[in-house]
Amino acid sequence: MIPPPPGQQPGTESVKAGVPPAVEVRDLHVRLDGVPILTGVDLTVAVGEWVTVIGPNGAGKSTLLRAVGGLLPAPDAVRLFGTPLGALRRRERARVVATVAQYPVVPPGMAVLDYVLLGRNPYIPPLGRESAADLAVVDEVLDRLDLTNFRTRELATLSGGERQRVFLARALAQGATLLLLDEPTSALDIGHQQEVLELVDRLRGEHGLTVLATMHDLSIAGEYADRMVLLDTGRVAAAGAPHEVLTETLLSRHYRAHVKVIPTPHGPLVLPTRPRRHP
Ligand SMILES: Nc1ncnc2c1ncn2[C@@H]1O[C@H](COP(=O)(O)OP(=O)(O)OP(=O)(O)O)[C@@H](O)[C@H]1O
Repeated sequence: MIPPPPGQQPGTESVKAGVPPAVEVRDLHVRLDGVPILTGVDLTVAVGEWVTVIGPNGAGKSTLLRAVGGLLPAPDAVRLFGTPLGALRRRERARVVATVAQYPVVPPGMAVLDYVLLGRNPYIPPLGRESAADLAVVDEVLDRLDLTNFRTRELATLSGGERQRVFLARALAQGATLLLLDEPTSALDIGHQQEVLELVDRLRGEHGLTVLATMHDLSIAGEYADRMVLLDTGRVAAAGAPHEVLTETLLSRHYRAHVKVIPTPHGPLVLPTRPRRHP
């Protein structure tokens, strides 16, 4: 994995010390097919921080991650590590930011090893081949994600959860310092969910990775995030520490859901409850 740029260490204090944040979004507006999807979104993620964007279906979470990852035109509104997105060429951008999309495209007939090797493309010279070092990175990532036995399996034959781990493996193999994770654990059982999130958190500590994620499981989201951003209809409705965002008032207002929020030492536990039945 690539270490963080010199002078940038994990933690929100990097913002205070004048180090540019990993992600800086200012007044981001996105329209798709003429429809406004994001309206005036501001977001800052410090180097080494884990920020999770939550919000109801269609709020614009994936769109925000796509804009930050350079997959939508927003060159002036987004800066990564102080550099405007528009000033980064494609290969440069791929060394800085890796995305695990919600529904990644699976190339037909591709084996797991070849798919994860795609993550090394930004390091392979044009018309060149992967090096022994590239293969070593891929092997290490496959091992860490418990995927070594799947090396030669065709990706399309894997279960949803196994495939989701392969998508994460490709992003980790990319060696970028900023990870954008769009519902990275939605198809995983609780064991693998915990394993993957713990791995990402460990890498964050060891390599100064910065994480910007979206998640629908609010309790788990609150356990891992330093800060959360609640999006609703393309606007930031709330932002802050998990206990400031995961409140009964905000969740019932923006998700139109009946929930009970129970504070625990690990973070707020969000329990969906049935609306009171009328006799
Ligand atoms: N090309 C498009 N044209 C018009 N509307 C679009 C287009 N692409 C996405 N949208 C709309 O943008 C809105 C935001 O979509 P997005 O995928 O960002 O939401 P989300 O918060 O990630 O939702 P979910 O929780 O369901 O994954 C949705 O209403 C979606 O239908």
